[in-house]
Order: sequence, then structure tokens, then C-alpha cells
Amino acid sequence: MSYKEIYEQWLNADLTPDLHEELLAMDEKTKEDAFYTYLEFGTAGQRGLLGAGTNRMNIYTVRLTTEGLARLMDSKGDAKKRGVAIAYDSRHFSKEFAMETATILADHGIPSYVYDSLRPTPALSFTIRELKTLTGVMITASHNPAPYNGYKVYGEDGGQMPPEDAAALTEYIRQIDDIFSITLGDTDKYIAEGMITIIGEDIDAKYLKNIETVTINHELINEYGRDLNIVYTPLHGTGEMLGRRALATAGFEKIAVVEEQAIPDPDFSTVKSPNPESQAAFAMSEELGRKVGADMLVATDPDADRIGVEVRLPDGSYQPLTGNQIGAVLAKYILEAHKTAGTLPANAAMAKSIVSTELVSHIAESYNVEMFNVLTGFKFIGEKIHAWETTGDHTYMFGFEESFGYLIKPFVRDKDAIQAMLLICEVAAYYRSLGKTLYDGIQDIYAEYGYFVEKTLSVTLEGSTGKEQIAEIMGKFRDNAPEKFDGLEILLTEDFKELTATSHSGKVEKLSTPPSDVLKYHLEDGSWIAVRPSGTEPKIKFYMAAVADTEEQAQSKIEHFEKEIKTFIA
Ligand SMILES: O=P(O)(O)OC[C@H]1O[C@H](O)[C@H](O)[C@@H](O)[C@@H]1O
Repeated sequence: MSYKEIYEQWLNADLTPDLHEELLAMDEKTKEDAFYTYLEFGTAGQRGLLGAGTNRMNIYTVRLTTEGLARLMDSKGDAKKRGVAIAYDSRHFSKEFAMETATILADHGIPSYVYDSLRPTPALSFTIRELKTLTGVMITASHNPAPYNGYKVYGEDGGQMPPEDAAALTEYIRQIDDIFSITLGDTDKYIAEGMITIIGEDIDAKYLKNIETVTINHELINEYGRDLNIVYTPLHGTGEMLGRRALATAGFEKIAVVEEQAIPDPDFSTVKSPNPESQAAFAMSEELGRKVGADMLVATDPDADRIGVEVRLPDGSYQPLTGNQIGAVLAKYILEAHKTAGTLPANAAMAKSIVSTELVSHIAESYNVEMFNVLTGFKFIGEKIHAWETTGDHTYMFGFEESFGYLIKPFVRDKDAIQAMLLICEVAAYYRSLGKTLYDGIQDIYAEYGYFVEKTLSVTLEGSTGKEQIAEIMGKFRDNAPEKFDGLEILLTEDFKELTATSHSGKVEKLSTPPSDVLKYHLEDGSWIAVRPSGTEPKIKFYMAAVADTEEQAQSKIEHFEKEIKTFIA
């Protein structure tokens, strides 16, 4: 059916009045964008603008996805009785979508455990493992702006569904002919019957107990962490539920919270975008930081799976750390602390995405720790942890992505900003014990391992036209890539869609990851460039990573890479 026909179908359906109104007000371009496709499972579940349409997040598309999920679970026989854990963030309709999900599952005889109020994504992952449910659902659009929401699906290990399972779920969703044929039972009745169980404080207490295992050196925190001056902002999201308590329990006592941003707010009124990747999200933290003389500022995104950090420089200004820098200081500290304590296992391993800094691979190597590279999406790191746990081949030490996601202890199987917040504060306490700041710590790491400077250029291209433009750019790189970047030879080209690694001499080897639309160019000096469409936002991303002996040289390479990429795609 064409988008126009589907639009007509929605127009004639018995929609909620707000969505019906929205349909009537749509211009042709909006109609096309809202109906040309269905929401797909991308890097981290389904994500889309809230509103009317098949390509939007609304109660009908949530029902559709849940009906597919329920049918998939039906196919698993009695295992479905283990049920589904459900959590949601502070966004518009998050709670409503969570309750719709629970009700449709109950219609299929599938029990669910739904949080009484908003909770972080890592808490959901923990809950699946704790309650031994078969599946989990998190209603969130993570760090996206307020007009978005999303639906993340988890497997029984607490990790986000890998692509094969997402494909199976998509098949079940596609078999549903009529989105409006999905009817709902009585939610209150299901709650009274115990088919839907409301959960809360009990599980929080268990999560917080596990959180105590994240910090490594308690004496150090006692001595240097107690009066470490920290500003924390949950950016109007779920971090507030557990973040403050976790910090206090770990022994960090001097915490000033940005109170205006501790209020859950679906509009994220005090920020343009609740994304700790962007310095703009730190404006109020910086202000409070200057007032209280904070050593560091920490922000968690609305579902508290990502963390951003700023450090005070000697001149009193605040310097944001990149996702890669945070990853590097955390990794270095974990390995050094365990080595010193004699607790670094012989089969220790770490995992990171292929678009994250190689600096951490060098750090791992210097401790004889193996590093595994996976595609973008924390689900792939979750998969590694699961495999290592099953075979016993490796002991998980740390996993991270440049996109500000970190996991220290595997009692959670998705990135966990609460864990990361505790450990980054411990790392700051460690550098404090040496008379240094976190920022000095990063400089020390560069001095030891060489200068690694990374930059991501994201170009937003929206709607169906944007999707075509992104495909065109990917095609251009694939068919006719530049021969050099900043005069540096490309030694190896990896195409994760074709699953080929082609060397300079033309020799082709096979890649073993699942197929994914990513191209990565490895240059002769260890620098690299990667290109991929984002799987969470309407963007194409260019990752540039330069290695050099000095920061200036590395910066200059990045500038050249950026200029050349811009010219190439112009
Ligand atoms: O680059 P994208 O596909 O937009 O993904 C960027 C990030 O988005 C989410 O936070 C995912 O959970 C991460 O695993 C991913 O790295």
C-alpha cells in the first residue's frame, strides 16, 4: 500500500482525538514521512517522533510491536510464563505506553512486572536478570530531544535483542494485517489478578546492593573522595531515582544536584536536548559548579544509560571530556587498580565498538588484556559478556562505546551511567591523591600511549529524502572512496555490509560480524576514518580518529580529514 492509502486508512479509523486532529493538519511532506514506512529496530530498539503515523511512536504502533512480541513469546510455550519486566523514563506517554504493553501481554497470558514510576534503563536490565523474566521492555528514546520516544526490547540475559532476534520479532509484527484490530483487556483487572505486578523499592534496594561492588578502592574513596566536590544533573530524567543514593552509599558526600533538572520533565525544559554529549546540556551544571567550586560535573541522560563529564581546569573553566577520553581513564584505572590489588584475572578481556578509540586497545595490551571490537550498539557488548560467561574463556573487565556508554560490572547487561558515575568519581579521587585532576590523568595517558584525538561529524538528513541522501553518500564512499586522507595511504578498507576487508594490495578477507552498513578506512599511521548511518537518529556519522606524537599534530590531521570529507560529500 502507498503512504497515501495507509494515511486514508488511519483517517477512517477510530483514532484518539488528538491523533485524528494531527492527521487532519498534516501537509503532504509530513504525511509521507509519517506513513512511508514502519518503525524499525535500529541500534537500540525502535525510536521515532511521537505522533500519528506508522513511522511514529503512538499507542497504535506500541500495540503493534507488543502484539508481535507477545506472538513471538507465545511460540516459546511455557517459557512465556516467566514474563516480561517493563520500565519507562520521564518522556511524554512513557508510562501510558508501558501500561499498554503490559495489558497486551496479559491478553496473551504473559505476566509482567512494571515499575511504579520512572527508572533507568540499566535498572530494567538488572530487573530482567533478578526476576528471571524471559524478556524486558524499556520505553525511552534515550538522549533524543523531547518530541521522541522509543521501545527497547531485551532478552533473558538482560542485554538488548541481537539483530537475529529483532528480525524474528519483525517477522511476527509483519504478520499482523490490521494495526487497529489489536484490542486491549482491562488493565486494572489484570493488576488485581496479579497478571501485572507493580514493582519498585525492593528491586531498587537489590540494584543498589550490587552497585556497591562497582568501586574498587574504598580506602581511597574514604580519604580522597569524601570531599571531592561534585555537581550532578539527571537532566530531568531517571538518573535521579538512584544516582544520588548510589553516590552517597559509595562514600561521595559533597554532591550538589542541579535541583531544577532533578524534576522529571517530559519537555526537558531547561535544555535544548538532554544529551550529555553536548556541552550545552551542562550550562546549569557549570553555573552551579562555579558557585560551589565543583571539581567535576557529571550528567546522566534521561534513561541514565549514558554519562557526560566536565572537569575544572586551573583557570576555573570547565572542560568537557569526550566519550573516548572517559572510556580511556576508566579502562586505565580499572586495569591499574586490579593489577595493584593482584586481582587482574589471566583471561581478562574488554569490549568496545569499532568506532571507539584505539587508545583503549593499547591500554589493554599494556596489561596483557584482550580487547574485542564489536559493531555499534551495546547489545553486541552484552552478547560478548554472555558468550564469555557461558564458555568461561574470558573474564569481563569493562565495555564502552565512544557514544558515552560504559558498563563496569555485568550484573547489568546494557550501559549503566550510575555505575560509570561512581567509577569516574573514584578515578577523580585517585588523581586527587596524586595531586592531579582527571584532565591531568588524560594527559598522563596520552604521554604514555601517544596522542589519540577523535571527532565525530554528524550530518542530519531527515525523512524519506534524507534516508535516500544517506544511502547515496554511503554508495559514493563504497564505489568511489578517496584514495588517501590527509595524504595518508589507506592500508585496509573494511566494509561491514559486504563483510570484506580489502588491503592496499587488493587482497580480500572475510569479516565475521553480522552485516551492518559501515565503512572503515585504516590509514598508514594508525589513524582511521569510519562512515555509517546512525541507527537511532536521522543522521549520517563520520568518525575521524588521528594518532600522532603531539596533540597539535593529531588535531591538524583531524582538521584535514574533516575538510576532505566535507568536500567529498558536497
Ligand atoms: O550511532 P547510533 O546508531 O545513533 O548509535 C549511537 C548510540 O545510541 C544508543 O545510545 C545505543 O544504545 C548505543 O549503543 C549507540 O552507540
